Amino acid sequence: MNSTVLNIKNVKKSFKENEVLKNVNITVKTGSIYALLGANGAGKSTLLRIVTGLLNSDGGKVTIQDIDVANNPVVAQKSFSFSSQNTTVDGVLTGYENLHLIAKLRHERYPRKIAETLLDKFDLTEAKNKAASTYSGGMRRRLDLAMSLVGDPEIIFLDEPTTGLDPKSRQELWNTIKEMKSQGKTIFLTTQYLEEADYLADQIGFLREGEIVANGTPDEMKRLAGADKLLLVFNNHQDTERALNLLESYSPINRADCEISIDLDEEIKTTLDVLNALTTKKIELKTFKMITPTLDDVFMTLTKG
Ligand SMILES: Nc1ncnc2c1ncn2[C@@H]1O[C@H](COP(=O)(O)OP(=O)(O)OP(=O)(O)O)[C@@H](O)[C@H]1O
Repeated sequence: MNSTVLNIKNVKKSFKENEVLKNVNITVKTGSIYALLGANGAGKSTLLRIVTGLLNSDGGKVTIQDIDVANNPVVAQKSFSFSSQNTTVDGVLTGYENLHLIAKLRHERYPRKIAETLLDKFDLTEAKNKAASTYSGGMRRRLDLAMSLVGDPEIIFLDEPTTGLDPKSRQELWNTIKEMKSQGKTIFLTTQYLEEADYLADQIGFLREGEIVANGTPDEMKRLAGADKLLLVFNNHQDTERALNLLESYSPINRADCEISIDLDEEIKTTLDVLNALTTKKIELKTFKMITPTLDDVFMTLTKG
């Protein structure tokens, strides 16, 4: 399915003279993962609060499954859940009780069954009768995600879901998020981690100075940081100089001591031609490698200035 589930159009928001969101436009396809990237204070949480009907915007429109969130918050809220940065988990209650309570609040017919099923699905059955305050950070986040699935929402909003988690717990949570997608859910998450957006997202938006300044797939975003490069490392300055002259037609860049990089447009052909040319002229390489721009490079490019 490829229909639009979420449409954010010309959304604006200021706090007094602080114009946080100037004009935000985003569309999200059903069954996809959208990652909203932005630096600290870029306005990611503010946007999420507007999109989920917790905060009024100063202009623009948000529709979820064609329902206007501002005009019909109660109807719209039936189709999504929202996990904010402050998890909704109650530490005094057990994992089971947390889920049971949410299921009852959502007027589910079989709250016990839902709690048990979700505990099992999120690998929390063993800890189900322990107070959530005794859970590790990763377990709390998993419980929080489990709670966000009560009521079988179409779209799940996650505000910085892995902030503060250790690498193992982060990987586990990423797996869980991917699994949610494979079950047909749409996920909209905010993150400061480029690696996270790269790993999870089908579509990424960069929020900067109140606007989405770039939008695309992880690969499209990486291309914004320039072409792949071939990095050549030589044993000495003499070889480096000879190589710079020999490869002049490739516009080589002398990046560092004894290091040259070349932009690769037709990757394999260029690489082979360059290596052949060096071999023919007996210019010895210490090592070489291909460098692909990362999302970090894009982030640095887009947040400059
Ligand atoms: N209720 C509020 N009253 C006044 N200013 C606010 C309010 N909420 C947010 N802001 C301001 O709006 C700006 C964006 O904040 P927001 O929390 O949306 O950013 P963020 O991108 O989510 O940042 P972080 O990654 O640090 O959570 C900040 O300058 C913040 O101080």
